[in-house]
Amino acid sequence: MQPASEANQRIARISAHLHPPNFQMEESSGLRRANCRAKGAAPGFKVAILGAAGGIGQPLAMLMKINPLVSVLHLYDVVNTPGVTADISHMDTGAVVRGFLGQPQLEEALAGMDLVIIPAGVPRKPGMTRDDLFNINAGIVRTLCEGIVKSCPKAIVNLISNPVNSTVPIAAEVFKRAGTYCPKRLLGVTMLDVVRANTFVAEVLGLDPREVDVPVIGGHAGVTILPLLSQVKPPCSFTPQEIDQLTLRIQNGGTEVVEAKAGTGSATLSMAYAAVKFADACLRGLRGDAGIVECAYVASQVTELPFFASKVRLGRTGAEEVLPLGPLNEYERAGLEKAKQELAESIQKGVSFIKK
Ligand SMILES: NC(=O)c1ccc[n+]([C@@H]2O[C@H](COP(=O)([O-])OP(=O)(O)OC[C@H]3O[C@@H](n4cnc5c(N)ncnc54)[C@H](O)[C@@H]3O)[C@@H](O)[C@H]2O)c1
Ligand SMILES: O=C(O)C[C@H](O)C(=O)O
Repeated sequence: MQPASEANQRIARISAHLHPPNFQMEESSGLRRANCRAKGAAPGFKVAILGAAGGIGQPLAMLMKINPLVSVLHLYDVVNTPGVTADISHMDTGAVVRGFLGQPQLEEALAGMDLVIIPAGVPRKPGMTRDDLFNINAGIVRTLCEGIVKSCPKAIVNLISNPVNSTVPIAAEVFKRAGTYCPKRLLGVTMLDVVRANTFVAEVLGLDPREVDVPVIGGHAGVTILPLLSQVKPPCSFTPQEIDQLTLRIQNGGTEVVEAKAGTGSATLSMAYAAVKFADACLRGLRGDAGIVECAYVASQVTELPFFASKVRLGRTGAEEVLPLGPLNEYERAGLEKAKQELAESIQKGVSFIKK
């Protein structure tokens, strides 16, 4: 027989779900319930997704709910989080899920988070560049980063919102102004470029993509996406025509999806996969696992630019080491010069947005 108090608690928990209050109210009672349920939850990290009801946000939330390193998952958006949260919270995995709706709940959504993943913002339509998203997404990223400053200044931030080449400098400026900036904790997510590169190279080589590792450096837009095909693992060689075609396809991977989706958005499912792959690497680094190396767009001294994507070693404090680029061939050196020109402008645009 259960003691009466425990039985009463169980009944209260079940009836709270049978008669759900509106979402605002659920936040207070939801926290109470979640605290009870957290007893049974696996130990792990607290992760928030900002933009969780979007095309990337929803599958990303689902995949993070499955991740055994996550004990608490906060889903924040300006629309539709009640439905997404209710849906995902029924999955019988360890993480406790809580939803937060609208800016008044941003600070609560972020309180105490170890990792914040940001896929909030508008996506491209055919004919647009990622930079065309700047006017809307820059302000969204600024607001969300101001929330991070207040509620979880020590969290690792994975920034997905485009144009990444500019939104990462925007985030850095917001954190600098608040005095909370730590370059190791701010990472622009370029993992989708690596995922695509691995897939396309594996296709050409006739290999399983899981066996292929292609470093992709620079940034996350057009010519700033620079795959280092001379450094592919396992070691291999390509004809000059294959190098041209592969480089172009990797640089245009995003546009390929935007065009195929014909006005309904950009990559969401492959991006959610890439975001989880990257977030999982960050969490394993936070846990103290050794030898976690992934490409990301971070504060960097490997070139004269203040931000650059390259391989970084992830650890307990975030991007603990930015690794050197390694030897580049002539084709890659020429690509690097082009990438740096465009990157310099995008970085400056982001910095000026906050400084103006
Ligand atoms: N880094 C990458 O490799 C990569 C890959 C794909 C897409 N993206 C970018 O990710 C972003 C999101 O893409 P999507 O397809 O999920 O778009 P989407 O429109 O489907 O979803 C975006 C979500 O953000 C939410 N949102 C808008 N303003 C917000 C705010 N102020 N606070 C919180 N949430 C807010 C929206 O309500 C929506 O649910 C776009 O900018 C896109 O370009 C980046
Ligand atoms: O291409 C886009 O606009 C979305 C994203 O940056 C991508 O690479 O798929």
